[in-house]
Amino acid sequence: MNFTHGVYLVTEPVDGITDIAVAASRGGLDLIQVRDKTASTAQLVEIAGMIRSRAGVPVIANDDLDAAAKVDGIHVGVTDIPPTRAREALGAEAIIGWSVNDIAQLDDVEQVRACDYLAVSPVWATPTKPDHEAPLGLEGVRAIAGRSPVPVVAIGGIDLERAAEAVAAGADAVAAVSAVTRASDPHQVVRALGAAVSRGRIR
Ligand SMILES: Cc1ncc(COP(=O)(O)OP(=O)(O)O)c(N)n1
Ligand SMILES: Cc1ncsc1CCOP(=O)(O)O
Ligand SMILES: [Mg+2]
Repeated sequence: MNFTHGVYLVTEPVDGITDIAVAASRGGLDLIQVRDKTASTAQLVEIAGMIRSRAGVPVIANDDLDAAAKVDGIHVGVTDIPPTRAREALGAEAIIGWSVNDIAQLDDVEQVRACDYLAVSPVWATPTKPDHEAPLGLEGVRAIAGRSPVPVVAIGGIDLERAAEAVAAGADAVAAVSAVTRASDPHQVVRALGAAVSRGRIR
């Protein structure tokens, strides 16, 4: 996965999410993940397909392998199907991301090698995912980025200042939900996140 802009949008099921994601993409996104824990496979495919056709950015599905097969890939966590199985099912071209809640996961080299990126999940606590694991903080970003053979994404509580901090600590990109989906101007927020990522890269 090539994180040129360093900004990745994870959606949530709010009104107008397709328009929000499309507007956000105009600000410079590398990747969009459609995440809706209440949606059926058919609904996920419909939302992801609409966003994909209008945004011009790769779109992956959260957790659902059947939905993922219809788009550009999947993001899975430790309680989901393993990345190796996703790779077998989706093929070499699919984008596969894996949540890291504990640095010991990097010992599982086979799983890590099946991934296009690892997500430090979460870096900071966030109400957007009430069941998240203990936050790993910037120390976690440093440790995981220091060992990962694939790009590292920081997720959880990302705002403009934290985006720069996470990248300065070694993340290749930041993933945000609420900072973008609840913004009055998603396009501007994504631009500002991209600028923050650039600042973080030269720190
Ligand atoms: C980019 C990114 N990072 C982490 C997560 C969390 O995945 P997971 O731990 O599987 O939790 P759910 O999203 O399934 O609730 C993510 N979705 N995306
Ligand atoms: C899906 C997910 N996985 C780890 S934290 C998180 C939610 C991040 O949401 P926000 O960007 O609003 O803090
Ligand atoms: Mg999951």
